[in-house]
Amino acid sequence: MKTIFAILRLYWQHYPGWFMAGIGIAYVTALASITLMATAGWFLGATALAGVTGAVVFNTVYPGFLIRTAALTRMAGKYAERVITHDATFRFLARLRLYVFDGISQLPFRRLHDFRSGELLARLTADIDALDGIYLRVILPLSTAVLTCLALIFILHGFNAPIAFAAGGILLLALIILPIQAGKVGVRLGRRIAFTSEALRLRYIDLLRGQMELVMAGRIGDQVSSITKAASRIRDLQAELAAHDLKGRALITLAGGAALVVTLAMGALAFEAGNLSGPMVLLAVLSVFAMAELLVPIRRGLLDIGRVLYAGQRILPLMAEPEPLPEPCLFDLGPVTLKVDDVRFAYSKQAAPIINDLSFNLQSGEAIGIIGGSGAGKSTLLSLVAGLLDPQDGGILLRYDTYQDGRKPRLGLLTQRTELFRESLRENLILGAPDASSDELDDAVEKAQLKRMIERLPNGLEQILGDEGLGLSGGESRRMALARLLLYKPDLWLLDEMTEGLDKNTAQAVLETLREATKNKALLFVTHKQAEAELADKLLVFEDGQSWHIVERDQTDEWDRLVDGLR
Ligand SMILES: Nc1ncnc2c1ncn2[C@@H]1O[C@H](COP(=O)(O)OP(=O)(O)OP(=O)(O)O)[C@@H](O)[C@H]1O
Repeated sequence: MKTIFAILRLYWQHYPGWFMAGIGIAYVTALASITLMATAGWFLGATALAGVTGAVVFNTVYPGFLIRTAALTRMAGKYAERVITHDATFRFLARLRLYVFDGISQLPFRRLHDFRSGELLARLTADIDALDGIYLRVILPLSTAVLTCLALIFILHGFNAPIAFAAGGILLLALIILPIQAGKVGVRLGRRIAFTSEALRLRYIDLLRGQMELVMAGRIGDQVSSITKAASRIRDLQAELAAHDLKGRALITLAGGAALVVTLAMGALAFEAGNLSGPMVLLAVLSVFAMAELLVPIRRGLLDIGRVLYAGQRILPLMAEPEPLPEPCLFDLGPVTLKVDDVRFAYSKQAAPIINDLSFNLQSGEAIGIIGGSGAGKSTLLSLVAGLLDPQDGGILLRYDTYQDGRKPRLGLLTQRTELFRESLRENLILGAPDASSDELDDAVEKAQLKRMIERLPNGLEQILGDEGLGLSGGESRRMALARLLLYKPDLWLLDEMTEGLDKNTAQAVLETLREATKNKALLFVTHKQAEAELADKLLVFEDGQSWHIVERDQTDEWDRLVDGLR
């Protein structure tokens, strides 16, 4: 219930007018349907009776007018209701999508990594789409039916109170029992269907992504059978839902039928007693019949409620008011660009720390190379400095840049994995420097050793890349990232194995470029290579067991021993 209210509150906050207008128009349309049916019934009965009794004077003007007005109102109302409610709902969903996207983009980097591939996309697409059901398929038909039923009781009460209360009571009772029954089933089954559909989607993604590995390991059959299992579970659940749907239909038919029988029986008695004319009995019967029709759409919407709730529960936490971002922690550190102060970090509370009591300073114009065994925590340290991870203890301080109006020093991070977008090479390159001139762009391309590769492409810099940079080799992708950094001009360079995957000559040229570009800047880099270590003024050595020490260039023996140990 909390989820439903939270979503409705959001809807109401943004489109209160449309929200009420939709219900108002649906209500008027429902009343017009009942009026049309009831008046037509009364009119047919009354004209037949006039024919039988040979009445000479019979007023056809008012009933005719009422029938035409009701028919036109019903037609126009149905159209307006669809347009207004759907338009407002789609606008609401579009806005919701932005909020959810905002929420996702504010999530800490570590939380983002907890989501499996495709999960966030499902939140933004299928989950949000499912929310249209709450207003369109539950609130709208339910509130219209309740309001119309009350109006019917009120109007029938004017002609014959016992019929109004008996027939109206049965219909109102159905309006209470039906949502409870269908809602209960809907929540249970809808949730399971949504949950299993999610599992199916993720298994499909794994199958497509890991197709080659699964084939090589001879496990593709297992993956396919787990997909088939999930698909047949969904089919079973849907069959169960359809069976409940039938039960619901039976309940509605029963309630409508009971209300009709009661109206007919009580109408006949009232007719016998001379309290109600024949045409009025017909009017009562047909208006109850038309009212019973309004119960039908409620059932379907409520059976869907589980899916809607599941979707709502998954996206509402993502829209929680983002915590205000902390003010950038900038300090007057004198010539020091980066101060790492007694930092301790572990990936989880239970895990042993990867980085323990680490302290060092990095000055502008200085380069520190981080070396150590695989898994020692080198890349983790770069992520901590870049602000992608938070230390559990200690601090990472950045200097105000006194030359640049007290702004935060620009951080440039080159990770082992390059993010490239399905855009042109140019768009990918100017990501961090949208105002770069074409001379600057050419210069960066040349310095990153990309010129020859780009000249070979039919569209040069305008060549569109495939998903995730498809169309470039691993080494070319990394050089694209490097060119991007050259254009961005960071004050603090954070590089993770900068020449990995490059041939010797290209690696040498890239190192020269980096030496030049980082000359008066601060450089912190992870390396396993002797050639890269040449850039360093100091080495930060990560040893097993989370200990570390710093070696200066003038500690020649130790320095040579360490560098010789590299590739
Ligand atoms: N997101 C994560 N969650 C949990 N543990 C992680 C995560 N990322 C890395 N680790 C673990 O932290 C340790 C340090 O990883 P890190 O990538 O920093 O090592 P590294 O020194 O850069 O290794 P390499 O030289 O192989 O790149 C490893 O044991 C790794 O398994």
